[in-house]
Parts: sequence; structure tokens; C-alpha cells
Amino acid sequence: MPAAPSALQGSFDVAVIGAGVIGCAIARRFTLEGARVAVIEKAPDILDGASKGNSAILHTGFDAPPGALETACIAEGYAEYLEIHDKLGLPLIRAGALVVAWTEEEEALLPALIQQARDNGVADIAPLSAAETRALEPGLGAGVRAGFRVPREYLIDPWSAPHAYLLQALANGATLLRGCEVTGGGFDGAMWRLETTRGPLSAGIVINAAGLYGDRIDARLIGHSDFTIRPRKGQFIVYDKPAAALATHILLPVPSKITKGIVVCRTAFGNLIVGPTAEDQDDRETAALVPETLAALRARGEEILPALAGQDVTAIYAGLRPASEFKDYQIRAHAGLNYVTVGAIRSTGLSSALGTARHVHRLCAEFGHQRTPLGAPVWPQVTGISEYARRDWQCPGNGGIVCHCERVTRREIEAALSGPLAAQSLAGLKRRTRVTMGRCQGFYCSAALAALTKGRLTQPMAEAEDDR
Ligand SMILES: O=C(CO)COP(=O)(O)O
Repeated sequence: MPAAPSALQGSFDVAVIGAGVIGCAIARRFTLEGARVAVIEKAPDILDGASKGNSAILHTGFDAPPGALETACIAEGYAEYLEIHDKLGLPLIRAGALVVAWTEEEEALLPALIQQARDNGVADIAPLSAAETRALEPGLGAGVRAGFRVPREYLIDPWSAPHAYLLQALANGATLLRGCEVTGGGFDGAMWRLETTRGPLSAGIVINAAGLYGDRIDARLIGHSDFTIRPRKGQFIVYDKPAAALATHILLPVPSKITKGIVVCRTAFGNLIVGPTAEDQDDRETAALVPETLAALRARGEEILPALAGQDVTAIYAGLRPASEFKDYQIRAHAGLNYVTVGAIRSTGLSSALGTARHVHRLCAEFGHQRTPLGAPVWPQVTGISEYARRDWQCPGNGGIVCHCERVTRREIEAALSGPLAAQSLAGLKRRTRVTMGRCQGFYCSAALAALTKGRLTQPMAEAEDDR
């Protein structure tokens, strides 16, 4: 994507580094508040780091640490998602969660966990006996001791949401620079000058939302970082669509201090997933899939829901959480530098993003950031790819189905290849349409897809990594 240097020497109120879910939500918030925003992403497409793989749950924050910044951001983000999802065309599958205690030790932790939920403002929770738990989810395996239901834990589409946030920012004047890495920069007391691989740009405020590289961007731009990213890998198994009928709720174990544990739940796309693991590693780029770990994950899934034993697995994937040595988010406004670090946004980032963005906007008030909010912002609608919504294949004039497993139409692919947020890679196209993500994993539609995308992707299909 060679770009004319002049297009990049723009001057912005705010430069957001990183187009993961957090960067997209921040770009939207500042744009709606009247700022001229540039979003800078080093990858060819957005959502290419931590945001490319997660469990796609809109969490209430019932189990988050009371009083933590993370907890407040989840509550505010959750509330805003409910407020705006219809306006942006985003799905919300009101599954509810069922927390299940499987051991005596876990059962002993339930009263404190229920109290924690209430302290976090999630009050609609009551303890359930083993029989009551099982009555709500009859497919559960042997050994259920007790549980409780969290009615307002929901399933969402992890990719449409950030796409919609950024699309709204772009539709209201923001600028997106992809394939653009920040290599350095300095603040002269009034403005930042950022050096990037696509040329320099200036901005009044810099917001570091670089996810897995958040500490490195801090070191590069302000000379130090107050935290160190410690990537935490999560491996998942995706079961084929018939498995989705086996569980109504999001099935959660009793969480540990480190992780919510192995979740079993449906997805917005009509599959069922089991995961994630929580494995700390040094590598920030590669989330390797390990056969032995996946076998153990599968076995655990079958203990939770024995009927999974007869189900087909469609795919496996792994993501990296940008965890740090701290449990809480590391969000800091750096006085005198017009710079905000939004770091260590671990796995709850999808739920908290809109709230985190509001928090960051409030922090910037101390930099004198005051603009006039947009009076009548544009509300673009994303194309619905949730299995629970009306899909394009059901509508006339769609050009026919290209990917039969996920029933992705030619019109959906064309839409994803055009507009201000056109896909730049196969991975980006998958995240926008689900193409090749069904049971044949692209075996039958890749040739047609290669023809359709020829010359239209920055990263052509043959070179594309097979990631999601
Ligand atoms: O599934 C998850 C969040 O939705 C993973 O959470 P943890 O990072 O706590 O394991």
C-alpha cells in the first residue's frame, strides 16, 4: 500500500497507536467528542494482534477485582455496548452464564464469589444447588456440586464490534493508517511528531493502545515503561455447528486468580468453543497450537459436556492476551507529555473497550483536550454475520454463495473488500465475513476466493498466514 508522503503529514488532535479493539473504541470516542483522530496500525489490517482471538463474551465483570480500574471499565463498556449495539447492527446473544463448581474447594469459594459479584454491581445472582444447576443445563457431566447463574453475561461477535467502532470513527472523519509502524517520536511541549514507516505526522495527544507491544511503544516514545507485557496464550477448540445445541448457557468454572478457566459456550456464529488455556510465554507474535494441550482441552470439554465426545471439531485457534506483571489494567496519563498509556488490557478488553475509551477521554481533560462533541454523528451499520441474525444469503441479489459452510455471499465479500475499512488480508476478510472458517476450512471456496480477491489485498491470499 504505497502512500504519498503528503497524505501522511497531517496534523491531528489525537494519534492512537494500535487498531485492536481498544484502539478502535478510543478512536470512536475521541471522534464523537469532536477530535481529529489518526489511528496507526503496523499490520496490514486491524485486529491483527491480541484482538484476533478471544472467547467473544460480553462480561458483566462479576468476577473482576472490586475497586479495580478494569472492573470500572468493564461496567461502563458493558453498559455502552447494550446502548449502541442495535444502532451499529451488532449482535447480542442473551445466553447468560452458569458458573459451575466441580470440586469441594470450588464449592467453598462460591459464597465469596457471589458476594464479589454483588460488590461489583452484578446483583441478579442467587446460589444454585447441584440439582438446580443441572436442571438449567441438563447436559452437564458428573460431579456438579453447586453453581450460580449470571443472567447478563452475553455472547457477541468479537470482530464486528471493533469494526463497527472504527467504521463509526472513519465515517465521522477519523483517518486510518494501516501497514504503518511508529518508529520514534518526540514532544515539543505543544505537539507530538511521530515518525512512522509511512512518513511523519503530528498530533496534540498520543494514545498508546499497542496491546502486545504497549511496553515497547512506551519505551520508544517516552523512554520507559511502568509494566512489562507477558503474553498469555489461550488455545481454543471450535466444534461444528450441531454442538451448539448442547449448551444454552456460557458454562464457566470457578475462576482462579490468573484465569477465568476453561469456558464452554456457543458462539455468535453458531459453533461451540472450549477454551482458553492460560499459558505464559515470552513470544509476542506466535500463539502455537500444541496437540497435547488441545487433547487435554478436549478431554476437559467432554467432562463438562459429555455429549461433546460425539461432535466434530471444525477448527482450533490460539490467541495472546497482553497480560503484565500487574493484575489490573495499566492506564496512565503522563503529565507534561500529552501521552496516555493504555496497557495490559488483558482478556476482558472486548467487554471493557467502550468504557476504557471513555476513561481515557476523561484522562485527556488534564491535557486541555476540549472539543465540541459531534451534534449528529453518522451511525454506520455493519453487515450482520451472526448466525442468530438475518443473513445476506437469505436476501435476494446477493450474487450467490461463495463459502457454503458459513453461507457467505459474493455480495458480503465484495462489501468487505470495499469501503473505508476494506479488508487487506485473508485474515481480515475472514474476520469480516467468516469466509473459509466453516467445516471445510476453505477447501472448497479458496479458489473462487483467490479469483475474487486478486489484486485487491495488500497481502495476497497465497502469501497470507493461515491465522484468524
Ligand atoms: O475467556 C476469557 C475471557 O472472556 C479468558 O479470561 P482469562 O484471561 O481470565 O482466562
